[in-house]
Amino acid sequence: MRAAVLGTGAWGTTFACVLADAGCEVALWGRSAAVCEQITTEHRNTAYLPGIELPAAITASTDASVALAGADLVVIAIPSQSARATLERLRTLMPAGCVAVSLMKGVELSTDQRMSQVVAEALGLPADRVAVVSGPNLAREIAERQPTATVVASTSEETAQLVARACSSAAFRPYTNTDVVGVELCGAVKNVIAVAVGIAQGRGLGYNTRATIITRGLVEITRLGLALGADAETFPGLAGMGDLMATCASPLSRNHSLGVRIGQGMTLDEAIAATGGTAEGVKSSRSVLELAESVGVEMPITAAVVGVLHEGLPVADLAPLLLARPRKAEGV
Ligand SMILES: NC(=O)c1ccc[n+]([C@@H]2O[C@H](COP(=O)([O-])OP(=O)(O)OC[C@H]3O[C@@H](n4cnc5c(N)ncnc54)[C@H](O)[C@@H]3O)[C@@H](O)[C@H]2O)c1
Ligand SMILES: O=P(O)(O)OC[C@H](O)CO
Repeated sequence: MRAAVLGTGAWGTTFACVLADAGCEVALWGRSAAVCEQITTEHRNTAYLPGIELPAAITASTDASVALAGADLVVIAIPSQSARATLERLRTLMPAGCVAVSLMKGVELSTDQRMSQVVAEALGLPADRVAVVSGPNLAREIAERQPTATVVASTSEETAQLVARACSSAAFRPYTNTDVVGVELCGAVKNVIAVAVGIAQGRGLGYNTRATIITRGLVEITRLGLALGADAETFPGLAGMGDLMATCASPLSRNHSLGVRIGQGMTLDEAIAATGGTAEGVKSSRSVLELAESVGVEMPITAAVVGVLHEGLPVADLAPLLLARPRKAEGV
């Protein structure tokens, strides 16, 4: 199978390794000529994955027509908010019959759409030719070939199976799911919850507080997902609880690290600059909250993150605000 991966950042490059390990022929497309040159000739991407040796067969080009030629799979690993414009530009280069695979974990700001919806619209593909990959998948650990599982979701079981076969290797185990709504919402909202956990950690709060935010965060994710038609079984799974645990605990997570910096007193701009890479939760916090409001779902942790990141709510007010909410029974 031939795969084109759009995006030479941390996850695009790592997923290219996953696909190559699984036996695919892989070509990356990226914006930086220097990064593409280094991937192709030195088999490294020092800007995003320092110290990792990439499979020699992986090539990269700034010319999308080169990467996309003959691709069976078109894998998309760029920031969510750039996806639509980028894909619309590349639409005419898409090989006939290809399956598009979104690795992105965000919700579009202007439309509140999930990434598979954006991909399908921008490329003019039916939903059953689009898949998403989401799970506890910190790029660096996967690039080191640490054992990891993930979820490949598509409305078509056949498409999910195809993509799962293409990325299955000794160190990477995909499970399939047809609940695209649930899997994508889990991936996008866990980033927002990880920012909240990071803020608490940055303020010196301990494990009780963090466990409280993670657990109630999963309740928020579940509540939104169920309101939007997701399957309840998705939320305790790899894309839900699994990814929430990895992202909220790991210093490798950009969303978590950004939250820590905000909790320690940095401004949002300072935290973005110090963290580097794509922290999707910053922008998606807003679109997730809008999506929740559109279906009448309460998401107090997400609202508090929006307050701190975008509306000038002092971090010191975050905990008192959440704790002052009316008492209620536990549950979704
Ligand atoms: N890094 C991870 O561990 C990880 C794991 C799972 C999912 N994801 C998701 O994958 C997506 C990409 O994340 P990443 O870690 O690779 O980010 P990154 O910041 O490491 O890399 C982003 C890449 O996209 C490129 N890019 C930025 N704007 C672009 C544009 N307008 N057009 C084309 N290319 C553009 C950048 O040059 C860079 O190569 C995000 O949605 C993220 O949530 C990341
Ligand atoms: O670095 P983050 O915060 O974007 O998290 C990376 C992955 O989504 C973890 O599964």
